[in-house]
Amino acid sequence: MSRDFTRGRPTRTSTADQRLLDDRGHGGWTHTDVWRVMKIQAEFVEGFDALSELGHAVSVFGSARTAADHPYYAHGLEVGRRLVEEGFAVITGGGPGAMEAANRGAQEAGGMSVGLGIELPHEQGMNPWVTHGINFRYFFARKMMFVKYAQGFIVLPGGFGTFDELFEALTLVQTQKVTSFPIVLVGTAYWRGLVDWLRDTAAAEGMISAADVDRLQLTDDLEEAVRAMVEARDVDEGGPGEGEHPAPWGWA
Ligand SMILES: C/C(=C\CNc1ncnc2c1ncn2[C@@H]1O[C@H](COP(=O)(O)O)[C@@H](O)[C@H]1O)CO
Repeated sequence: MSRDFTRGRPTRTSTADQRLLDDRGHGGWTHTDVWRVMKIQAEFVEGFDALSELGHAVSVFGSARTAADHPYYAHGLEVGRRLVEEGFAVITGGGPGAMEAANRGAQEAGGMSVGLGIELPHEQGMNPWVTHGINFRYFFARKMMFVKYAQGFIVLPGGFGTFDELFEALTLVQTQKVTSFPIVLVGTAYWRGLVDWLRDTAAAEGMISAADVDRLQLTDDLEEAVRAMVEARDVDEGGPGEGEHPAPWGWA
């Protein structure tokens, strides 16, 4: 099943996010923004409706540019597969690269492979390994779904989009908007510099707490990454689980 909020509408040269953010106070409230609020509300409602019975899930992030022959793609494949074997649905941005790898690993393992696509100026479309796709117009609505329906985040090497998703999660954890939410960075060589900077500069200068940096788990061990998600699920459930998905999928 694929829910596509943009389907059937004429192709436009700009995205909904661009029109919302670029329209800085030009009388938009009376003429346009009211309708935007309705569309935004609809996106949240439809997202909640589509995902509410997903059961345990993990969001996997990473570069849209990771090539299929790169070792990071292989990591994405294995992460997707291992998560399904542990009873998780896999949620990604539904795009190419690392997202595709994780969706592919999940689909090939017979699991639930969710893609939360985003309307972009150069539309890529959902990768073919997504079994349950939802297309969003607005980044902020989509980003909330990544957190609300996931047990934790696994973050593969990536660029600005991945950083955005990572730092949003870190902020939510730091402000205790979400609790028992593991964030695992896969790829020590790639992420080490960032983590060192967070500790040696940002924390050393008092901009952040060292304890918050410690919340980031850095590893090359994919089993360890997935185990962190299983342990978080066990904590949520008050004891070790059986690796079974507890809820019916419930997708219409
Ligand atoms: C740039 C290209 C395709 C863009 N397509 C995307 N589709 C879905 N989600 C995306 C896309 N690009 C970025 N994202 C989100 O950000 C993260 C990756 O961004 P990064 O800058 O590449 O690290 C990812 O987790 C998505 O949620 C074709 O090259």
